[in-house]
Amino acid sequence: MVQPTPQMSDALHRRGLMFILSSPSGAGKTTISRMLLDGDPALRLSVSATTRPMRPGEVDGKDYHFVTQEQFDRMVEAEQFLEWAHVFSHSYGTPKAQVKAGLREGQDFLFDIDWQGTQQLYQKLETDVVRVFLLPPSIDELRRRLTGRGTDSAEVIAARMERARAEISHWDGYDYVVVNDDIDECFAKVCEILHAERMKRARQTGLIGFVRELMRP
Ligand SMILES: Nc1ncnc2c1ncn2[C@@H]1O[C@H](COP(=O)(O)OP(=O)(O)OP(=O)(O)O)[C@@H](O)[C@H]1O
Ligand SMILES: Nc1nc2c(ncn2[C@@H]2O[C@H](COP(=O)(O)O)[C@@H](O)[C@H]2O)c(=O)[nH]1
Repeated sequence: MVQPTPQMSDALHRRGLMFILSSPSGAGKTTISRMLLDGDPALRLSVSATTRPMRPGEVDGKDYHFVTQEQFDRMVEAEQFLEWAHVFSHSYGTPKAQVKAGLREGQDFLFDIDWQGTQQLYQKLETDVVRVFLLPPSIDELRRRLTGRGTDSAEVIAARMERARAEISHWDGYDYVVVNDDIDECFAKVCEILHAERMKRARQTGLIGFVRELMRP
């Protein structure tokens, strides 16, 4: 069998990136996340641990690792989280193990986390992080989406609406802000951001050597 000739460009590698989607509850980040994951096998969801109850249709280990408060506290104690926060009276955290090794191997991760987690990840791993904030087209539409989803009680919806303005106030801690009005348009914009970020010079390892080779007289 004929072996392919090694190319100089074979030495080019890319470190994985951490693609973060945040928004007020109900603006659509889970929907956009699912579309991204369905269409992009190179992207992997960072599955968070949470103490909140499972919603209908959610799968343990796929949507979240559903844990008790005691289990969560033990994970905090053992420093097993890259970041964690209290959101809507429950605890949520990003397990460290899968992400750190994956990034080194060029694996891209998607994070559906809030602004507190975003700040923590940015402080720790700034150059790997891409921060995208989704906004709803209006507050009334946000309420309609939360109600229409049909997964939360009236009290839970009221609490999430109450927090929406506070969540939105963190919009300027993000690299990109996208309004999720038409879902397909929003998805297309988020895809463009991801594709462009993957090509950033700073993420390419081996590029200096490759360019030097190209420039050799
Ligand atoms: N562009 C859109 N137009 C109409 N409905 C939408 C749009 N985007 C999402 N939705 C719907 O709005 C509801 C809330 O969306 P989703 O669950 O993705 O929000 P979320 O930001 O992940 O909320 P949470 O933070 O509570 O998990 C869902 O029923 C979803 O189908
Ligand atoms: N800081 C973190 N926030 C997280 C994490 N996982 C999810 N979240 C955020 O919590 C709220 C509520 O989520 P829901 O699934 O209960 O509706 C939402 O803003 C998520 O983005 C995490 O690991 N860390």
